[in-house]
Amino acid sequence: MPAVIDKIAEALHLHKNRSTVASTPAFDEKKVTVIFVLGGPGAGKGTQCARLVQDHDFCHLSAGDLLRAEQHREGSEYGQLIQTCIKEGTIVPMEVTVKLLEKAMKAAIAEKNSEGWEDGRGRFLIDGFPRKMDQAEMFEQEVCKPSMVLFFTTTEEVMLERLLERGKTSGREDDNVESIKKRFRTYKEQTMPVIEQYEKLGKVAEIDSSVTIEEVHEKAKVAVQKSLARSN
Ligand SMILES: Nc1ncnc2c1ncn2[C@@H]1O[C@H](COP(=O)(O)OP(=O)(O)OP(=O)(O)O)[C@@H](O)[C@H]1O
Ligand SMILES: O=c1ccn([C@@H]2O[C@H](COP(=O)(O)O)[C@@H](O)[C@H]2O)c(=O)[nH]1
Repeated sequence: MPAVIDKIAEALHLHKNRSTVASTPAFDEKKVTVIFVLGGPGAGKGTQCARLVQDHDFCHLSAGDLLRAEQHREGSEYGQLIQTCIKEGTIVPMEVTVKLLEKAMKAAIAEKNSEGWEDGRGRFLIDGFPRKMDQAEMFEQEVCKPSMVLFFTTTEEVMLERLLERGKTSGREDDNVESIKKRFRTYKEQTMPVIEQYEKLGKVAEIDSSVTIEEVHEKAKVAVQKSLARSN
């Protein structure tokens, strides 16, 4: 499977040697706060982001939602590639996702300029990203450095149960046992190293998401408040 994806990505000119390209991030971390929201599939990232948006003036951007929108966008050259990756639980080449996120951030900053986000300021919860080291590196180099990582944890049993329940109504092509198992594998092999790396930098707030939505929210709210207070 990775070989197929690599071939498609190559055909789309997605693989570039980034290490030779020095770039300035599009956003100044002093003006733009980025919080990465990570955790296994079904850990409750989206649910908690929706709550946190109500506490603070955040814009919630789900990388998965942006990819699904791009998959269905008429004329998208990446539709087939995204569909395959989502079904197989693999990761879409980083350039596609990073560009979608950067574009969405720029649009949110422009839109909210008249609603309190003055002078290019902004606050983002980036949900389900970065899922792989190369994405984290590219985002930091080209878009913005994150101030913290919210990391939701629970067991695979709980996540499986939640996703199968969600699958009854979500219409998602990957909320089925076969795809979920693949997503768990990708999470352990590719995403955990990203979390470990940010842990070493002291940027991770780990929150047990096995308990009720309200209890998880209370803990997440405190972690976010602490981080915002540090950066103010
Ligand atoms: N603390 C919780 N207790 C019980 N159910 C929860 C809890 N948090 C989330 N759920 C439910 O579990 C399902 C998965 O949650 P959610 O969509 O937030 O997970 P996610 O981490 O964003 O998943 P994915 O990575 O697959 O998008 C949803 O149906 C949600 O309502
Ligand atoms: O950075 C990313 C984020 C997501 N994907 C792909 O999308 C699916 C679904 O993501 P959710 O966060 O569960 O909505 C994920 O399994 C990946 O295939 C990605 O490639 N890169």
